[in-house]
Amino acid sequence: MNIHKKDIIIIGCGCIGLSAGVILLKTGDYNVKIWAKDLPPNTTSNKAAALWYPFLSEPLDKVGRWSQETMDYFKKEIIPLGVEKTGTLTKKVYELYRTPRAQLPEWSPFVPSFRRMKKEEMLDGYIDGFTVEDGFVMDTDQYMDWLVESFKALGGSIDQREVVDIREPFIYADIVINCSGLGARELIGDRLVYPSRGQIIVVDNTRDISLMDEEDEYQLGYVIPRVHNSVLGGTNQQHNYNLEPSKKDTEEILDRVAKISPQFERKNLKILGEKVGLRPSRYSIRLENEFMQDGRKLLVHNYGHGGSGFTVSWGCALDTLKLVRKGADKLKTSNKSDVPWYSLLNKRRSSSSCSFVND
Ligand SMILES: Cc1cc2nc3c(=O)[nH]c(=O)nc-3n(C[C@H](O)[C@H](O)[C@H](O)COP(=O)(O)OP(=O)(O)OC[C@H]3O[C@@H](n4cnc5c(N)ncnc54)[C@H](O)[C@@H]3O)c2cc1C
Ligand SMILES: CSCCC(=O)C(=O)O
Repeated sequence: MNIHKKDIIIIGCGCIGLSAGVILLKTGDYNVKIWAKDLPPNTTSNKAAALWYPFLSEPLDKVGRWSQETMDYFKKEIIPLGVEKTGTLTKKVYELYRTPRAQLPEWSPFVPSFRRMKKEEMLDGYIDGFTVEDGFVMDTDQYMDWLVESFKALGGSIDQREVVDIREPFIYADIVINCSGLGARELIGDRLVYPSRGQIIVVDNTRDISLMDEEDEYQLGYVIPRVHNSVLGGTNQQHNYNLEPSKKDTEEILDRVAKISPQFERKNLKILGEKVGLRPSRYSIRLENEFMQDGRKLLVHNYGHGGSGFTVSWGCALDTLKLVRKGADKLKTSNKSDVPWYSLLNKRRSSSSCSFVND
């Protein structure tokens, strides 16, 4: 531990916490520890498809910028390392519609390669669609393992521990980054974050393009070919905490992807497994500073990424670094004569109420 560097504790070891940790460590200015209840492969992040595509997350203008910054980061820092290392493949992404789409997605101006699909690119039964020529897809477990390796190689350390009281990490660091995903609901009492249950089916590899039919944002049909297999999806069931795969959902997903193209009919697929994850949904991704303990401690919130955690991860990590720098400069130094506030922790635990400030 280098005493000239500021200590930072990140709560959360999903794609958001790990990406933020890597960016902070790359500056050389911080000692960074991750504290997390669940580690890969037992995080929501590990249940993702995972495709670069802004989905079920707001606000769309910021999601657009974060998605483009993430795409740039993947192109410069991850794709060149090779698919064997990171499990990441560039992938053309198609979103298909059976009805005409007047509106382009609000995030599209941020993505130069975004365009409407040409007639000749359409699949039977579809009349409109969009494509992103230079998207990418990750074999999620392999990518998460690479993220952990990268974080540790930069000097980061990971403690598997649950944080019950948000004031606890401040005993050890003046700066804490809250990347707790859906856990923010309990950790800081943010009832605005809620689960959107997603179920996917992992099958033997299929055709080499990502196809999505999101005509209905709750009953999704998508096929995402990856390095070692493909993912079929999906569901978007709000406030549903069930982590067990549902046979009914599997059947309905198979029916939906079969409608995209006959090549995805069940008889042509070999099912390898099913996964369920609870997207940390929120009306708006929360990425902001909160000063605690009379301005002596900085809590940076980075959670609520819904269906786009991987798609915005590096853009949000870069903004986290900006927030840390801005917030750290404003921190009041602890006055030696102060009673160490955490000595009150046990006395006050019963009445502990971390104020949650609505955005
Ligand atoms: C089926 C499915 C498919 C998806 N596909 C895609 C996709 O193709 N592309 C895309 O961009 N996104 C996709 N997503 C969304 C993406 O998975 C999420 O947005 C992302 O995983 C959120 O990352 P996170 O790090 O915030 O959360 P998580 O991965 O849930 O990590 C949260 C971490 O915080 C820890 N934690 C929480 N509370 C506490 C506490 N009190 N104390 C200590 N630790 C705590 C947890 O243990 C965990 O380590 C998909 C999601 C699902 C469910
Ligand atoms: C439809 S975009 C890829 C899948 C996804 O992001 C999700 O299911 O959350």
